[in-house]
Amino acid sequence: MGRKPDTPLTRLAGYGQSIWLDFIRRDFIEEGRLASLVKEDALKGVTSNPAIFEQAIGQGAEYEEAVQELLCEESLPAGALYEAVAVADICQACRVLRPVFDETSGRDGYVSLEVSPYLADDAEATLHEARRLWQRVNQPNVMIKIPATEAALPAIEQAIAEGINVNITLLFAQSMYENVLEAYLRGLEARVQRGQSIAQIGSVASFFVSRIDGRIDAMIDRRIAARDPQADALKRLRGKVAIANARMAYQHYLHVVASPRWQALAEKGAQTQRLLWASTSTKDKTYRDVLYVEELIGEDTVNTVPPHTLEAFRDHGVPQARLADHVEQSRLILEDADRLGLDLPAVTTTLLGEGVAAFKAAFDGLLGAVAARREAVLGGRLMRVSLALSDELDNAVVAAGKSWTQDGKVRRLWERDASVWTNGPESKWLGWLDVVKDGMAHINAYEALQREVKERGYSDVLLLAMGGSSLGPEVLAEIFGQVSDGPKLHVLDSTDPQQVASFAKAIDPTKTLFIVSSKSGSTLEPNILFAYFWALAGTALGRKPGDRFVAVTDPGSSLETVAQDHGFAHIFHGNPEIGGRYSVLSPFGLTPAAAAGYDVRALLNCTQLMIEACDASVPPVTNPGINLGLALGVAATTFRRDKVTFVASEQIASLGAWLEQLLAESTGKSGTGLIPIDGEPLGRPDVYSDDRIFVELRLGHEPVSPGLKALREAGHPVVTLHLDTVEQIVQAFFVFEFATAVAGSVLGIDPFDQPDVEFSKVETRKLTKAYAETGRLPEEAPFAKDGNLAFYADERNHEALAGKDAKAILKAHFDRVGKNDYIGLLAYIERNKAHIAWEQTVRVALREQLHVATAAQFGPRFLHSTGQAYKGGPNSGVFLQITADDAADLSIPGYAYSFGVVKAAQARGDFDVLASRGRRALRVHITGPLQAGLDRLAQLVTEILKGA
Ligand SMILES: O=P(O)(O)OC[C@H]1O[C@](O)(CO)[C@@H](O)[C@@H]1O
Ligand SMILES: O=C[C@H](O)[C@H](O)COP(=O)(O)O
Repeated sequence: MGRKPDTPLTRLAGYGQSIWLDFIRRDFIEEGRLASLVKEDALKGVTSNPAIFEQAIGQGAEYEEAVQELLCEESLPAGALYEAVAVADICQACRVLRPVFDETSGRDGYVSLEVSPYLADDAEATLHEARRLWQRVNQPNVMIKIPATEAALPAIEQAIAEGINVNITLLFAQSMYENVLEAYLRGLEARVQRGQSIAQIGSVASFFVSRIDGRIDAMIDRRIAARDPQADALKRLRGKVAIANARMAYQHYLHVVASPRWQALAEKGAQTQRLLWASTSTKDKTYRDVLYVEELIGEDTVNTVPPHTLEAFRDHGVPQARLADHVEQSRLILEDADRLGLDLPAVTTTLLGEGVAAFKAAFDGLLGAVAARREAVLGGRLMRVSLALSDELDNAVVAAGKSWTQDGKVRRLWERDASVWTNGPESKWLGWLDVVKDGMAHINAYEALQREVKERGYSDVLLLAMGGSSLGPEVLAEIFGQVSDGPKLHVLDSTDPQQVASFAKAIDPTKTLFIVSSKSGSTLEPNILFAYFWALAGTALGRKPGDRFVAVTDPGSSLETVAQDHGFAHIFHGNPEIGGRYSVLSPFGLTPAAAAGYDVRALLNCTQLMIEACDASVPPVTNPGINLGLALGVAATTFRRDKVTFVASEQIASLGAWLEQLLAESTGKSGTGLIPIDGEPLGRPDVYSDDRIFVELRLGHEPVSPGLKALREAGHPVVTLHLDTVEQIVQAFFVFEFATAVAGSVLGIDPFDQPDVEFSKVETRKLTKAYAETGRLPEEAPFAKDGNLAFYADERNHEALAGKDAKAILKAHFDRVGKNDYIGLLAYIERNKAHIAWEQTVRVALREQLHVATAAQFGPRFLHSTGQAYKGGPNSGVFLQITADDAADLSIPGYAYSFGVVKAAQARGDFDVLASRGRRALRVHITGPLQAGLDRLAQLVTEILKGA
């Protein structure tokens, strides 16, 4: 390698010590500065750690370009991007150091890359990561750095046994060093036993120095300041303990390498595991800046130093073999420290814990920096989430993020670890984390369906489904509309006879593709809707219409059998590990999307960017899904702001209905939960109580409403989802699914079940069965009647509502609304423009006067959406159920009951469950013309609110 200049640095080799550099950065390698240190200063190795990469990647402009280049090739999450750039740097450095490695026959010339500090307590994961990095770098002179925790010892031993070069880092205690050296020996011995070579294995034990003085000196200073009677003796130990500790570790090394056990290994070509002095830059500026180099020079050791210490030593270091000297003195120093109550074992334990924590924090900073660079490169291709919270809420969210980091919860969530939630069946319901991979695996089927729809010239696609199987496709239909030359996508999720009839009228049954969609296959509504439209299409076509029907259902469901028996054109299978409300990006959303002519491939690619933004590698502060979920969860639990109120740009406002189900059905249980409030027009700050958190769904750059600014100023938390394009709706789907899972964890519930929904279904079944048997629904009597309004309630609610006329009853009901309650209007009537407008008028009037949140729903649709929270969530809802005589009923071919009967049974069934859960509920039934009844009801509400 040529002759080196004679400097203190180059002279170190003469004392048997190799100097390594504790630094890496791309420009430093590319500009030849590393090579020049090798050439001029006899530099023999490089170490890196998460803090070093954090500084490099966080600050070096060259990394922005690197990230950009990588993202041009493929879409990657922050962790993968970091690893790609880090591995590239390590490989480059390995190439620069390779001549040293060859010249020293593998004694020097190493470059170290550290495993994720998050794995420090998990031997299996550490080993897996060590193997992975070893294979990925694939250079003989790379060393994989593993922190010296108790848990990692088996991983160290096994990695050595597998022939991986290992740098054991974060060593502070001699006892741990002894264990590490033992692990090294055992690893080598295992190889010998298997007849494998041990000559090519390099390993160092990174013993940390200055951090020990930092801690001990601070203890000394505190005691001196407190006029400790031992002040003089303590003072003498300042700056001495760390070096004494290192020197004693070296004695252990000498002892072991002199042992017959080692000699046996050495004869087989083993290299000693050298002590590498780490943490050797001086932290106390009153000390000599080369203190921890000069005092630890000795045979067969390494010292890794940052650039400024390297330069200082080159400039004025005084090399001399001092490591093996003063053994007795070192022993005495340690004895004195012990006698004076400076508890070194406790200090080293603390330092190990802090060291791991600091590397975790650095790793977080590093990944956060990469995530930010990724976001900058992606620019408008990635939807953004921003939070405008009060300081208090913000601090609580940040604290929750820290505890998620601490507990590795983001990683555990991705690992599908049920302990993130209730240790229940949650891990079986996380298939939605893989939706893009799954979707892409079936992309040909979606594209074939799309071609078929086009070729057959369908004018309409009618989806028959409920809840998770209908709400997502409805959002897509509303947002993307009808593509040119494509069919119109209709979504029918009602049993209201008028509504069914309206849909039947809106399509041409001879030119319609029908999609029957139900995960379970056993949901009543899609089944009866299928029966109805099968007959309709059959009549219109004059034959069996199987070729016009497609089923989407989970494998093995009863719907699958029906579809097979009826000769459906296609059956698309759902993933049983994805619950209904998390299924929009699975076949339940993608099949209707494909049929409607939407670009499924582009939608999946767009989703992937958000999946990666929420990746396990992205720390909470930069992870949109975690941030959003923690904000919602913490706002609800700690600040009782559980009314999640959506305010949306018009073009994407339909997302609210999907969000309602996701949030309510996922979290509204066990008496807790988030209560979604969708479609409530924005009001002045004074109409809101302090139970709200606003979620702005913003398309483009302008805020949805100036009113939001006033709300923010009034102290209400506002979370904004910024979408640059409507296509990013798919990113909103995913980020909200992820956030809901996170909020569920904060709430301490299982966000994937819907325990209370079933009860209404059971009650409904009882009623329809009774109808089938007797030809009528069981008798029920109103507790009051006033003109065209009749009132029903269970005994408890009836008692609370004793009144002689409609106005008195309604007044008594609304009088029960207290602060931070919400009102739910649950109307079992056709969901059309006029009726939506009616509900809007009434809810706004109630909100303006009573200052409570309002939900405006249509049955039976909401039963598969917010119904879970109304029954199982907090008992803060006051419900007005509205039913009416049907102007005309529709029979269902093959069933003993009609749509009207089903709807009535559903309303009664749900009311019974609401009542049994102690909810404040009242049913008002409109007889005669519906509009007249609605008008009267609205008039009465207005009068009550005016106090007239
Ligand atoms: O797709 P399926 O099984 O018909 O279910 C529809 C909806 O019914 C529920 O199971 C309960 O209402 C929802 O969770 C689900 O989205
Ligand atoms: O491997 C090297 C260590 O990570 C490094 O020397 C730590 O040094 P510090 O204590 O100065 O952070």
